[in-house]
Amino acid sequence: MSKPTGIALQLKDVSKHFGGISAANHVTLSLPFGKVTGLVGPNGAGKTTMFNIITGHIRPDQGSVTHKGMTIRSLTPRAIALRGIARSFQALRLFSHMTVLENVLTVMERSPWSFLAPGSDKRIWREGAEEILRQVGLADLRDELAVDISYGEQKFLSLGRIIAMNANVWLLDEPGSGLDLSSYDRFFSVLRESVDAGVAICLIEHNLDIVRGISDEIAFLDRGTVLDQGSPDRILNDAELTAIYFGEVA
Ligand SMILES: Nc1ncnc2c1ncn2[C@@H]1O[C@H](COP(=O)(O)OP(=O)(O)OP(=O)(O)O)[C@@H](O)[C@H]1O
Repeated sequence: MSKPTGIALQLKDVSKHFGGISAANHVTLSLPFGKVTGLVGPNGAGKTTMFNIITGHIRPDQGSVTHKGMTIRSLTPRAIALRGIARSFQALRLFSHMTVLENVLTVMERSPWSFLAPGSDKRIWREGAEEILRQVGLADLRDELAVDISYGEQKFLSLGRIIAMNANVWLLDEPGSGLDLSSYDRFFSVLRESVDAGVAICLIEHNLDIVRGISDEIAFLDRGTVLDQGSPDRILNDAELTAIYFGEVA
């Protein structure tokens, strides 16, 4: 399969109000294929709302949302997921009493691509799932119950489940939280492999060291507005933005 290039997702002039609160305020944002875009901003800035708008769980009041150039704004969440837009949550949502291998297999069996494997022959999915477990370093734990592995290993399993979705856009909510330092590098190098293969990743991250380390671009949000989008060095060295981030300005 050829590597996707260009813009994966584009939001243009998107607004969403909840009563008097402006959760998205004329947001224009693009997520390129083959890049990690970090969404950074103080609590309540509108990061989760942005994810919900992209996945179709919240309908914007105005603006356009396009995926690979096609408008998705009025599609259902299921139809959006079927286009290859996957989301992970802070809560890992694993099947705790299934094995590590089964946790990945169930995702593959439900994926939009499951029709590629004949129902009677699960060997193809199984081989695919085992390959993913090797990729995330869990091959030796394949027969353990998810509940019995460490939290760090569960994070890698959660990552394996995202890989199994075979999505082209990944929306990740604090993917590295709770990982010890030695696991970060491995976790992010697995993410990088997928990005290098062309996936567009957008992640919400509160730890600025993590976001600096993993992101190619950062979009800084405050009160529903994208105040700036650019390189991690430029955004995170901007005194005004960091003051907003740490609540040092009104
Ligand atoms: N369903 C909703 N109903 C009412 N207000 C909402 C709703 N969803 C979000 N909001 C409000 O919209 C604003 C943006 O919220 P959002 O959760 O998107 O921010 P966030 O940047 O993800 O915050 P955090 O970092 O704390 O998770 C907040 O003021 C929030 O209270």
